[in-house]
Amino acid sequence: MSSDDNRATSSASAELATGIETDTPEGEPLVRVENLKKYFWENDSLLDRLLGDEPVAVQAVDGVSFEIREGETLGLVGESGCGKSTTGETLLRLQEPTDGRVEFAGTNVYEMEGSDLTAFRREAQVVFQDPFSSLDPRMTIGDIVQQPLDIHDVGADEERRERVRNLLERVGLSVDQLDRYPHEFSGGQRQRIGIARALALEPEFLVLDEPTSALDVSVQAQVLNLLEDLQAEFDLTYLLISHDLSVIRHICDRVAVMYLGEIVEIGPVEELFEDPKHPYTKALLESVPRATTDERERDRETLAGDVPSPRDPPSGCRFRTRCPMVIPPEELDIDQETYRELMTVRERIESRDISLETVGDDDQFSVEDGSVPEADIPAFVAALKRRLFDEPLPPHHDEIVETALTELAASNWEDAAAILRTEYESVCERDHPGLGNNTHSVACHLYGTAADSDSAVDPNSWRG
Ligand SMILES: Nc1ncnc2c1ncn2[C@@H]1O[C@H](COP(=O)(O)OP(=O)(O)OP(=O)(O)O)[C@@H](O)[C@H]1O
Repeated sequence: MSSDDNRATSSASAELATGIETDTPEGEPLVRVENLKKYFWENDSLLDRLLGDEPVAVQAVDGVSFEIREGETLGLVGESGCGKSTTGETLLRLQEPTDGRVEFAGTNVYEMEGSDLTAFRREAQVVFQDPFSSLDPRMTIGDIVQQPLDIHDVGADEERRERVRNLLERVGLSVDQLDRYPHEFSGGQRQRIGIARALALEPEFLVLDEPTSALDVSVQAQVLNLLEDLQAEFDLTYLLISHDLSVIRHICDRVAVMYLGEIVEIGPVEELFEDPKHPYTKALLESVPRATTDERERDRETLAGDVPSPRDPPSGCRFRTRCPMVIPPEELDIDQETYRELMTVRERIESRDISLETVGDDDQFSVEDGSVPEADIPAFVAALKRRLFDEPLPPHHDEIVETALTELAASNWEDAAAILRTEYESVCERDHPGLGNNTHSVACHLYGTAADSDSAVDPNSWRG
């Protein structure tokens, strides 16, 4: 686009000024999110209540706090289902929060009413992942981009059309295409239409929810570059939601890493990529697809296990059920890998996720009424141990595990779990680690409490 065109867009913008000035108090962030929570309730219908089913909370977002300064891009990254989109939608007030506070230019978003709320709806816009489903297939792209101006009654008819033409050109589309329909465009072009629509009201702040995930790799970089150019030109502030670390690194100033509804690490993007602290961040960075088979093996190890359900998240640190660095009790002499294995076995016993009937070869052991006959117990315990542990355990731990598995042979699941819990309980399951508010903060017991950013435990001191 030529500089003349740029000027044309800017002057059209000036003519159509919406009259809203976000007057962010000096030194204040544009967006401040404090302890934001969003729970979805299941089993909450009248029928469920009549049937006596208890409502269950899906804790999609569970106490996230962060700030975004004017002109900055904050990335929100994490595996699918960790609460990224819900965070974005709730802070835009597209969803009602369960708890917490969001300030936009110093004003509480959830207390806005009337003209304040209308102004916020203009200033804060969203670009969604799937440009096809977010564009009405029956509307021409001219009408789609103009729709926000019509809804907010901004400018006269011809002024609106002029602004639409300028916007389409600015995002790299031709004015000749104004009367075409979304299906006539490629994925990348459709995303450009979505961006033009989001910019129609001259917003200050955009939530970009996976803006390039649905696009071919070759087109992704073009759309990201466009977003960067637009940010510089229109002084935009971005919250960029993505599960793709390369997208985050390309465009963000800072990044917040989410796991199961919480932020576990936040910091400047280069620092976080070069010196990740949280074991989850490290695992995410290491699980980027690799070329060689050896390295692929390593990937599988780094992020093993399923993400627990947000309906019943683990106590303490939510990542501890998958964490390769879960912290053993201080006095315990054990290497890290063995401790991880023991914790996983205990978790499987706690959730009764071991099939006793299939222990041994070809129905070797009969499990009657849930119990193994007395005479078979030693062989049963030995077979179960072989199944659960890769390597023989050191003698002291072997003894403890045998006692626990002997309880299992009699179907005493709770006693078996209690034996292992007494011996192996970790600070990671007892205490919830806080995030703190340093420039680079991490919510992990390896790095001490939130107030004390110095490492309280040397991560290498007990690694095997
Ligand atoms: N309307 C809803 N009702 C019930 N649960 C929901 C609802 N919306 C989201 N969830 C749940 O909340 C959790 C967080 O979802 P969310 O879409 O915010 O995650 P995400 O990190 O954006 O994932 P993705 O990248 O797959 O979109 C998930 O477990 C999801 O199933």
